[in-house]
Amino acid sequence: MMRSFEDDPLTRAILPPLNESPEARHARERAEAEAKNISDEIDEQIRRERESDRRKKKPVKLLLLGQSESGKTATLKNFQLTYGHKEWAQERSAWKMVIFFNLVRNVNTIMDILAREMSNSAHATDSDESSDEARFGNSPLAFKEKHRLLKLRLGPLRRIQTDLERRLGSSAVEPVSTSVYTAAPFGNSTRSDGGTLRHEFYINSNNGWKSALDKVKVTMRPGRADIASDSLRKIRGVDDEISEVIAGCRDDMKAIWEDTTIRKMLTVTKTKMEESPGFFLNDVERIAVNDYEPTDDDIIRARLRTLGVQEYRITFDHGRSVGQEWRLYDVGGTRSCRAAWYPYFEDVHAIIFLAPISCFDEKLAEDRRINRLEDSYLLWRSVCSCQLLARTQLILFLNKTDLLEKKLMGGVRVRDHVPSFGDRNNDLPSAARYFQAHFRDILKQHSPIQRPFIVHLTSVIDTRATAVTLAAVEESVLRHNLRRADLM
Ligand SMILES: Nc1nc2c(ncn2[C@@H]2O[C@H](COP(=O)(O)OP(=O)(O)OP(=O)(O)O)[C@@H](O)[C@H]2O)c(=O)[nH]1
Ligand SMILES: [Mg+2]
Repeated sequence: MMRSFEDDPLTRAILPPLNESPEARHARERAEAEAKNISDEIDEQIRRERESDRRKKKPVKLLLLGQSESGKTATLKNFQLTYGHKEWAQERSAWKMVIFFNLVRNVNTIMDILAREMSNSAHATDSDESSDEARFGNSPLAFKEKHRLLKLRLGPLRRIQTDLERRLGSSAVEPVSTSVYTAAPFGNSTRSDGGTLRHEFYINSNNGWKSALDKVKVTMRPGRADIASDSLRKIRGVDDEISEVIAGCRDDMKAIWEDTTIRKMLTVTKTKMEESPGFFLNDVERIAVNDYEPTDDDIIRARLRTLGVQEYRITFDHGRSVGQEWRLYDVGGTRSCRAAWYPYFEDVHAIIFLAPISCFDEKLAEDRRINRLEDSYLLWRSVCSCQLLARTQLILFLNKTDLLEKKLMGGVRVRDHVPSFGDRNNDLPSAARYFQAHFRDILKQHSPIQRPFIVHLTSVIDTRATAVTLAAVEESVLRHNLRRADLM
């Protein structure tokens, strides 16, 4: 049997009374319209709040790519310094051990060369004096007793380097060689069942600079109950000893860096200490003291290589995305690390690609046959042509412009290494323009669909200038994703 609407008690309750007067009807309709307006307004408010919550919660995902030593981690540190200052300050003291490690490694590199050259020169003097003259031209390296003594007195730094390597783990060791012979070994990383590889396979939390730093941080925090106090005491004892030995070697470290014979030796052996990552010999006086506290610049310049992929979360403390979380993925850049990048391409909003353009005359550390600029071009081409990234915003940092300028001013000629550079002026603006045009051509030719060429000339160790660049990056990432109606 069919039931009429009037049978429903609820419907009956809200039906207008049968004997309603025209005035009463009018008043009721007005009240109903008003109630509907209020209800619509509430709905709209809820929608807006939900939308804003969604916007707040949805993190911006940014991937940092580029070859090893291109400045990815240094860029990440700039993000942290600029937008997540609280955490940055908390990590400050943990960086001390990394900076000590970098400094000690600088000194030991010189000591290795000194030992070799002293033995060569002694040998040459014994057997054939003229070959020694020929080798060092008109300025033979005149090693004296003081060099032997310096070598002896700085001997303890070898053990300190070993202790620090143990403390920091595999990130402290730079790569020797690789069995990967392509620039971008990530083109076909799909599983045999057709699915893509998951992130979890690749987040390797037991290595990389972040974990190395965490390890140091944990043992530095006062009153850690979860570490057996004996082992904590032991670790802190080692740290104190490291600081003492380094402070004790302060004058001798200064002496070797200021010694003219040693400087000459470095020139003759073509050792460019100042260009090596984590160079701190100009700051010995300030750093090699017991109560040393790293400055912002020291931390940016400190070097620990990245292994695997490290996720870093920063809730922006100011700027357009204040309160919003940004997830930055910092990857290891050596060729053997690159296969691990691919799974991160899937849902990333933007990529900052770092190409160190000062490296036009250098070879990859992991494969001495490959020119570093050439490797950056190949890698950039693979990123531009990757189908999965067709709609991802690409932001190019032509980095290490400070080193490029120094190199060119020092007389290194671009055309000797890049013949197509031709007769252009051998200065920073011309070289940067030339390299930039090449990167632009690659993007235009190899992108599956048209995309803008966004480029910044950077020196990411300059924290002030980089803060300005990062504000531009923030703006363009948000604008791009607004268009994609993805983040906003
Ligand atoms: N002078 C100069 N040094 C830079 C610049 N950018 C980075 N560096 C230094 O170069 C070294 C290597 O930089 P990282 O940021 O560790 O390089 P990365 O790309 O993370 O390298 P991997 O972790 O091995 O992939 C560090 O000591 C940085 O401080 C720059 O623009 N100018
Ligand atoms: Mg790194």
